[in-house]
This record gives sequence, structure tokens and C-alpha cells, in this order.
Amino acid sequence: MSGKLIDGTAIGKEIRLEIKDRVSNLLDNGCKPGLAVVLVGDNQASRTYVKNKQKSSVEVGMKSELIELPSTVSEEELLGHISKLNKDNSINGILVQLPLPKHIDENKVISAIDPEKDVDVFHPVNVGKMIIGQQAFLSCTPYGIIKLLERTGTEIKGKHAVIVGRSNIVGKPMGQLLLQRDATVTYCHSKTENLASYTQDADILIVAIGKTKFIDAEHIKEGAVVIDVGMNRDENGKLCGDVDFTSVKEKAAAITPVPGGVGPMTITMLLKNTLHSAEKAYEKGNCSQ
Ligand SMILES: Nc1nc(=O)c2c([nH]1)NC[C@@H]1CN(c3ccc(C(=O)N[C@@H](CCC(=O)O)C(=O)O)cc3)C=[N+]21
Repeated sequence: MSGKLIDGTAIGKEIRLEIKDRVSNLLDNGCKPGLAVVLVGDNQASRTYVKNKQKSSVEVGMKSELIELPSTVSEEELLGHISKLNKDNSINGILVQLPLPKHIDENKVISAIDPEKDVDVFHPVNVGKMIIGQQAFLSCTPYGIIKLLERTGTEIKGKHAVIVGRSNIVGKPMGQLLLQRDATVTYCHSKTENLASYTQDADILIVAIGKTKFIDAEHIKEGAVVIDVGMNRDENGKLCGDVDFTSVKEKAAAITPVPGGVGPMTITMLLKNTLHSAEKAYEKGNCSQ
């Protein structure tokens, strides 16, 4: 079987058009959704990602605000910016780009964001609500992956989903969203013994471990759907995933490429959550231009 490509750029575009329509409804009513991105320091990769997020939010008609702070900024000053954004009616979503410099406590900063504006879904209250199925916003990367599975007609119910990686922002929430959709979920990670024995049984394999070509054709069951969340740079600086795409695509029923797979969907879901937040604010009479 020759693997079918899951085109995250194209699926993301479709969803962004739907978002744009709903943004334009809000605009007609005097409410412009606003996303604030806080970038600390001068990490080049972070800067590129943030630019991408800004460009995408403007494309769907949102306001984009960038708060750029030097790597020497104090925790107190950063918290001050967040407090201001929390109170700002023109801002519906706040994202603090991670990682933060070592002298700043990431958990403290994330917890300072108003959960109603936490469109990234990193706040412990939102993560908890999501896991018990009470949350309006869903984690951007896992939610984007659910959309990829849905829009490619991949059955989730009753299937064995194997997650490789257990981060708080991808692996853990991913498993929970799949569980809510009636998959049988196995979590694997860097300490799992005999990893292939689990991955070879996966109908849906999600890989988010952060190691280039960590998964090859040997790990795959014929006809599996393979989702590659990896964002690694190879020796030439080229972006590549955690899956050996060339060999795995021959065995998989469908596979996401890197770039052009999960990445664009993460940003799309960030926009969707920001739209959601603005719609809620509008209903409460709290959305301004
Ligand atoms: N608070 C916070 N929220 C995040 O969501 C967050 C973060 N911090 N820190 C860093 C990671 C990384 N991340 C990416 C999102 C999209 C692409 C993306 O769109 N990638 C393109 C390619 C981009 C390129 O060519 O460099 C693609 O896969 O096609 C990449 C990386 C979000 N992150």
C-alpha cells in the first residue's frame, strides 16, 4: 500500500476560511477578535513561529498584537504585561511563547493568564476541564490532529491509538481527546521497553517525541494512519519530523508530512480558539474593536 498524504496546509486553509466568515460576522457587529502574543528573548525559531501566528491571525481578519520583551526582562514585569492584557477588552486570546528564559517560572506565568483568554490551553484549569470534557477550548496541536483525522474520514471509535511522547502540551492531552472519542489509547515514551511491540499494533500512531527519524517502517502496522508531530532540524537546518517519512509512507494508509502536516493545524486551532473566545466576549457585551 502506498501512503496517502494528509495535507495539513490544505485542511487548515479550509478551516481558516470558516473562521474568517465567523470573524467577519463579528466585525459587522463591531467586535474585532484580538490575539496577543508575548515573545521573550531572541530565539530565532520562536520568532519565526510567532511571525507565522501573527500573519495567520491578520489573514482571518483578527487584530494581532506582539509584545516583545528582552531576555533580561524580570518575571514581575512580564506578569505586569499579562495582567494588562487580561483586562484589555480588545484582546480575546493571550499566548506566551515558550520556552521562557530560565530565571522566569513558566508555570507561574501561564497560571497568571485569564483562563478565558488562554487560547493556547496551557492553564492548569483549562487542561483539567478539557480532560473531564468540560472545556470549550481544546489544546491546539491535539485538536488540530483530531480535525485531520475527522476530515480524512479516519475512524477513531474502537481503534487502537498509540501515542509516542507524554508532554503536557501534546502527548498527554492527545491521548485524552482520543479516549473521549472512544479510541483505546496506549501511551509510550522514551523509557518504554520494546516500543515496536506497541507501535506495530497501532491503527492510529501519533509521534511527538522530538527525535529525527525515531519511527521507521519496522514500527508500523500495514494500513496504519501516522501523525508526525516532530519539528526537528536536520544537519542542513531542514525541518523534519520524528518519522522516517519515505519508508513509512509505503506501509501507512495515510501520513502527515513535515512541514505541511500538523504545524499549520496547530495555528489554525489557535485561531479557532481565539474566535471562540471573542464570540463569548461579544455575547457578554465585552468585545471591543
Ligand atoms: N505557548 C506556545 N504555544 C505554542 O503553540 C508553541 C509554543 N509556545 N512554542 C513553540 C511551539 C512550536 N509551535 C509550532 C506551531 C506551528 C508550526 C508550523 O506551522 N510549522 C510549519 C513550518 C514552519 C517552518 O517552515 O519553520 C509546518 O509544519 O508546515 C511550527 C511550530 C507552536 N508552539
